[in-house]
Amino acid sequence: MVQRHREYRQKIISHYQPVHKELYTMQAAQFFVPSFLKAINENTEDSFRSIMAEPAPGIYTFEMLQPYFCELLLSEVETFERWVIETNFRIMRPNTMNRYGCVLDDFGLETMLDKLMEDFIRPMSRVFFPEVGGSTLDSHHGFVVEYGTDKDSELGFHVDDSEVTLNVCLGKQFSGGELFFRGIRCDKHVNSETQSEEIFDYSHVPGHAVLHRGRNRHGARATTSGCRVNLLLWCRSSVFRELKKYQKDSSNWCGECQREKKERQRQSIAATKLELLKRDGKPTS
Ligand SMILES: O=C(O)CCC(=O)C(=O)O
Ligand SMILES: [Fe+2]
Repeated sequence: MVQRHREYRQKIISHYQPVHKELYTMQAAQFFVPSFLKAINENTEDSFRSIMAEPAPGIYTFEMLQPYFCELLLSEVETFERWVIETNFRIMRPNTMNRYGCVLDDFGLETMLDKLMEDFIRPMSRVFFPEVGGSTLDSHHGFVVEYGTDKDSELGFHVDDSEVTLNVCLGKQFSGGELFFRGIRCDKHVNSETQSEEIFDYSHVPGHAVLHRGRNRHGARATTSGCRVNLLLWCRSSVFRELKKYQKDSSNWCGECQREKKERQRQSIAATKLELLKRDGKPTS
């Protein structure tokens, strides 16, 4: 982390008084629903699948957070944002796309979110996303996004700066705000066409999580009434990023690389068949 950002965090942490101290250390039994805890404890593909739906390839949804935890986190975020306004603090938003929301890592939740990644998200990613560094996730960017008629309304089409993204709805009451997914792409193919089987729309449910590859292109539709707040954990693997520099082939995860590779194989087989036909067709002397 650059020095300036370290100082920024220090300044917040030394002045902001947390209200819900119990949020700042991992208290799994209070945070998560029993079914999620059980699956994580068993730590097998079968146990994960037993609590999940996979409504589109590589997109997993499951019930995760207790209402109690959602309320506490919403309340902490509101308190932090009031503090920001009262003290006239120049806050940094989660990314260039948001005018609202805040970075949880900046006001003391980094350690708890690291534990969330290491003990809960990495075990699942090891099973479901091995080809993008799922087993070696080692850093994160944790934040909340907020939408409403008086806030940001929607979120444009993008890929995350993450290998694996956890997106959990915290509440409150809202309509609209659906996520739309349009397939996994490498840098080179990020703007290529969508295949029909890659189209998937998802409606957020408070307490429920969506787990997807960061490179699965997506956006969020307008929240048309009420207020929607979601917790985002962008999980990264330094190992995967290092290896990626030396590997040109992304066909084990990019949908378009895969399609191109299949197309080349199809053409090569067709050419071979034609060649064999020609040869067999010739009379032998
Ligand atoms: O609004 C949402 O649920 C999606 C947020 C998102 O994709 C992001 O912040 O990267
Ligand atoms: Fe995103």
